[in-house]
Amino acid sequence: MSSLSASDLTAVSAAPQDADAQLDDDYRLAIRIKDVRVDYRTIVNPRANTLRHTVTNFGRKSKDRKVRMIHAVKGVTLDVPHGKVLGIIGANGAGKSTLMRAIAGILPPSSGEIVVNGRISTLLALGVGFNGQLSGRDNVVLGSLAAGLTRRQVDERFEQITQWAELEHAIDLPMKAYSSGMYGRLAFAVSTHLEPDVLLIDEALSTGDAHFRRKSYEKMQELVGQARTIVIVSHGLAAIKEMCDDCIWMHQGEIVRQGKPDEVADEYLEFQGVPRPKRKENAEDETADDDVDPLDDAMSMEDI
Ligand SMILES: Nc1ncnc2c1ncn2[C@@H]1O[C@H](COP(=O)(O)OP(=O)(O)OP(=O)(O)O)[C@@H](O)[C@H]1O
Repeated sequence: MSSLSASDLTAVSAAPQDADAQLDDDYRLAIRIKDVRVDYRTIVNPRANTLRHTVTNFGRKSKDRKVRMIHAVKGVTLDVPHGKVLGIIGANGAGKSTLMRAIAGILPPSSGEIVVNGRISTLLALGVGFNGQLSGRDNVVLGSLAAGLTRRQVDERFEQITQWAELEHAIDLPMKAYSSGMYGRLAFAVSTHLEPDVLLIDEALSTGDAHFRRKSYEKMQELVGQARTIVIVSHGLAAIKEMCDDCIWMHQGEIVRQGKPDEVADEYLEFQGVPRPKRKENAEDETADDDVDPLDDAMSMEDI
């Protein structure tokens, strides 16, 4: 991967707007993010990073403790109109998941403002919100009620959710007995069957076996067809290109590019030192871009 200096990439920023324009936008937009910063406060103690030190100093407060602020998201401004599918790409540690957690309301921004218009459903980390001690059944019911569904709606959707996840046989087991793939399947099924206005998905397409990855991808396309607003974080660039209307590339907490998924993803690949995939002009070439399976991990940055 090439190293990046501030002059190589400039953060994308939004123009200021007046109060009327803001009201229009509030109506038109599903998500409005205005100059959002998210900082993590961590305690660093270089000498304490050994087992010996931890054991011998157990219960004592170390004098070497230092507070370090990690600026994970640095002044991001972004609008997502209703019915659009936004992809977020970027290297490990770029701030993608942090931004998603802030949009979901799990992590309050250190400064700035986030407004989400509509019912939000999240599929962020596997099983966030699930309780391992409870059965799959109880988790589906509680998760759906917590998301704002009525008891009647939950009853109506319960069968669909368990059937989609193909977990009827395991639905009464405590979820701590589930494999990570089963966990992911149920999490995906719940979040996508809640009929959210805004769906946030962080790397969910990479969970499960090949059958479920395909099924998840098709479910997402169904939601895209229903004009739901979706934000997807993924290292699978082919899926981003296939599904998204718009794409942002985050780097070190900032948005450095925003635009058509094809163009932003190719530029990102090039920056990472990976050759651009061949484009359609080369239609006779079997390796042309359009022939790439959107679920093919060959396009995943995890492999780079
Ligand atoms: N709980 C935390 N406490 C302290 N720092 C954190 C925490 N979570 C993330 N960070 C830091 O915030 C920065 C952004 O992390 P984040 O997980 O948002 O990146 P990401 O783009 O989602 O990365 P990846 O592609 O690896 O998932 C990183 O420097 C990371 O070390």
